[in-house]
Amino acid sequence: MCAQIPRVLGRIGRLCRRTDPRAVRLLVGCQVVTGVSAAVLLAATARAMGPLLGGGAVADRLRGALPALLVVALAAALTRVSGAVAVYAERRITPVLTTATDTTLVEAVCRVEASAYAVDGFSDRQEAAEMGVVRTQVMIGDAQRLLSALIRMVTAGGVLSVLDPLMLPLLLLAVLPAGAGAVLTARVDYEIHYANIADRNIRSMMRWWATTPRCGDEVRANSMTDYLVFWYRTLSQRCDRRTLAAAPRTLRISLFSALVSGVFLVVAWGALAWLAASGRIELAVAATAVVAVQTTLAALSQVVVNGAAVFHTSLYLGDMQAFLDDAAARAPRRGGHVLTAPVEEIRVEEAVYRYPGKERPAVDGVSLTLRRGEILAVVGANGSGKSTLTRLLTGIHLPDKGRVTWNGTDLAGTDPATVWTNTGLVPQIFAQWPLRVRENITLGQPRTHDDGPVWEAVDAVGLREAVDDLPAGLDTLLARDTFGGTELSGGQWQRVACSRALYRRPALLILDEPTSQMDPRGEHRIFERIKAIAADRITVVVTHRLENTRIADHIVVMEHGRITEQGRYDDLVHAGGTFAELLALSQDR
Ligand SMILES: Nc1ncnc2c1ncn2[C@@H]1O[C@H](COP(=O)(O)OP(=O)(O)OP(=O)(O)O)[C@@H](O)[C@H]1O
Repeated sequence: MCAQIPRVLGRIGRLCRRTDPRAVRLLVGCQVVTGVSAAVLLAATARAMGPLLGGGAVADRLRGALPALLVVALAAALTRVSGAVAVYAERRITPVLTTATDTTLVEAVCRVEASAYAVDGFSDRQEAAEMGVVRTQVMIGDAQRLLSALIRMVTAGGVLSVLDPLMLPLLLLAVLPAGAGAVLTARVDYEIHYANIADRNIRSMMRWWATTPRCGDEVRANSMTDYLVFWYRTLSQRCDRRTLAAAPRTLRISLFSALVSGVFLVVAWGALAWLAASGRIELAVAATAVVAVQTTLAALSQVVVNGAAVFHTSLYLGDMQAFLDDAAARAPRRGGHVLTAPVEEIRVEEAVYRYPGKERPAVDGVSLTLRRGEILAVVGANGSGKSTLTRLLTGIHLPDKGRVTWNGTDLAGTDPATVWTNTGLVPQIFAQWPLRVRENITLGQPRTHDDGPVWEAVDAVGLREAVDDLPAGLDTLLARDTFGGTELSGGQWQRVACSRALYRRPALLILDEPTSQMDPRGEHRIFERIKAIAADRITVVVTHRLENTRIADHIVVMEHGRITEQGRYDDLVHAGGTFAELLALSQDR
């Protein structure tokens, strides 16, 4: 711990300096004042002890000690004032630093390659890193208290060793066992925290699923409550068991360190009494030594408490830094080629993609060419790799083998942001943003004050009537779970997701099961719209409703990550292959 603390303090100092250099200077100034006041206070106390413990009338003794006592009062007042100013400086830095750290973490997670989410332990490490952010809120306060206690301890210890060199080692011995005990306890706490991370992760996920109104109907009508509560309780109890199992260890550590430091403290007091009784030190010096001992002890226990807290924080900061380094290593490194519209052609060449930890590739040697103005339909059984193919087309994932090119340029060498300004995606599981209707449509695009294009996108999906019926039209907040706004139906939400993609007027429009929740009128309208705007872009539709593939210029059938059939609707219907079989099954009622 001792070896780590200067490094941690240095790191905290650098973070603070970057955040608010003036507040840091103020903080350092306060520490200097604290140290000087502590030294002056003890020196003046020693000076006051002479007259106070000397002979003569009490009034004379007090008068003799008065100047030194005034200095003592002044030094004590100065210590309090510098303490208050230090708290002010700390409160100026903490919120800014916490926000900066928190934002860095959120941005790091948002910017990693999407494949990182599938890497084992990534979310656990993210959870551990979140603790680093939480600890940032107390970190500066702890560091500041540690430093001021250290300064007071060093000055008091210095004065004490001037009075009698033997006292300092005795004092250190009295408090060091308590320090070691606190560090060992902090280590145990951290071990428990780490052992519980995975369970706590699952537990908070379960908490969300069990309590969100979004799943409330399903949870009740499928009698899931008992099961969810059972597992929630079981996971909590598993965490509790680990915590409780550590309690005897921490008790042993605390008892042992208290016992050892108690013995050393008795020795220290005994030594002081013996030195005074045997006349080896003056009574005034012994009395000052008592004050110095108390000051040093108070400061030392503050050093121990805050040192342990800083050490504890350093472990979480270490996790946070390790996660940020890992996230930085997983950030896209694709070269800086800038993609410009129009996108005339997208080619997939022998692309293979396997999710981390999976044995078989989700996409296995697919080749395709898509040209502007064409509609491609992708069909196939569940898990055949259709959505993964769309992720390769958009550059969300890069193929492990083969390549995907836009206008002849490999996406592996292209700045992904310039690719994604040209894409519009309606994924199977789309987000229902707790925002206003307008922001739900324009999210991801520059802010606009012109509602014309927004209404155009609303009309394109046949949502105008529903939006007009909302209490505040486009301004209606769709966040019933959070802020008590309005709720849309499943199909209406899906229309919002489609209008969001259409509003972007993208060069590549991908719709993955875009109409699965829509009524036939809505579905018809969407596919009419897709046809109407197809000339300007490349359109990809993933669907299980094979009738919808009639609008496509080209259909590919996927099985086990490969394209096993392709052609136009009429060709495939009569080809006697998988497409014809799936179509026949969909009509067999
Ligand atoms: N994020 C992921 N992490 C790990 N494996 C994944 C992930 N997404 C998909 N897979 C796996 O990749 C394979 C292909 O999945 P994909 O979602 O591409 O299929 P799909 O054809 O779109 O299926 P569906 O018709 O059910 O939507 C499946 O075996 C699936 O388990």
